[in-house]
Amino acid sequence: MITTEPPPDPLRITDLEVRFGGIRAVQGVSLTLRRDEVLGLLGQNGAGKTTVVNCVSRSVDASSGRIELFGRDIRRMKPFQVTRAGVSRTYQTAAVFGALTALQVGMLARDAHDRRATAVEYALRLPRARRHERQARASVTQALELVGFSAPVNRRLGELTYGQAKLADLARAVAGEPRILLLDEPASGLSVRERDQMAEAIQRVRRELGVPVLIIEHDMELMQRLCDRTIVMDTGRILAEGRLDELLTRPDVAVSLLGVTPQEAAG
Ligand SMILES: Nc1ncnc2c1ncn2[C@@H]1O[C@H](COP(=O)(O)OP(=O)(O)OP(=O)(O)O)[C@@H](O)[C@H]1O
Repeated sequence: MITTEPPPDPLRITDLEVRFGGIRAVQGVSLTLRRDEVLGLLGQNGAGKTTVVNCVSRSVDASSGRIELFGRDIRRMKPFQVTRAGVSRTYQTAAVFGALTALQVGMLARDAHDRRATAVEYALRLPRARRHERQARASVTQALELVGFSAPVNRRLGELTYGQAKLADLARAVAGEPRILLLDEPASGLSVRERDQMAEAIQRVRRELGVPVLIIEHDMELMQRLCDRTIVMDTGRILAEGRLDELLTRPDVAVSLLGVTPQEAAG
């Protein structure tokens, strides 16, 4: 009888440990991001959520554990190699790219994704480089349209409203044609209206690209709206995992996230 192996999960983290000097920021974290899901990562400030994402995008080194992207161990890869392997992320603060325009940050993502001409061809603006640049610009414009970016594409992100700057950052992540998307607090600092625009943008990206998404966010309404499954972290460890509405009825989760039990919150 022929047995076929199930395809590897987009992201599988096993027994991840991260120490910063004496701080154990992440302790024995194992999680799987499945195909076709939005997985939420919740937890108080300092719970270790961003550190987990930073390990996947390779801006932080794990002390031990395994991180596999579609079955491939990425722990020794450089950040640009994981980007090429299909990991795209956004940042908590849109100020990271404040000096660049929406078009320029998108072009950066395309550049990291594929360079089809040599540096000399780009410098001399030879036909192959110009053609590639035209294609890249079209992909970035498409990504900006998809997320509903409505400001001028040639204005610096630092001069835009926070909502538009964060949409531009999402478009940058999308323009790199990711196989998985990591979103670090996409709604932080946004007004309610901007937060709703961000939620719609993420839903459109999911529909159009079909990529799995790992999202860190403190905004419960956004998490309820977007997540198929949620993991709650507390002081570096996983405290609970499941559907967010069910998790919030658990006293330990409610105390960890909100500081009160569900009964106290209701009364
Ligand atoms: N580069 C670093 N050097 C030293 N300690 C760090 C570093 N990055 C994170 N930490 C510490 O690791 C712990 C986890 O931080 P992390 O940023 O992952 O938490 P978080 O859950 O993402 O919090 P937030 O919701 O505030 O972003 C915290 O105690 C933090 O101070």
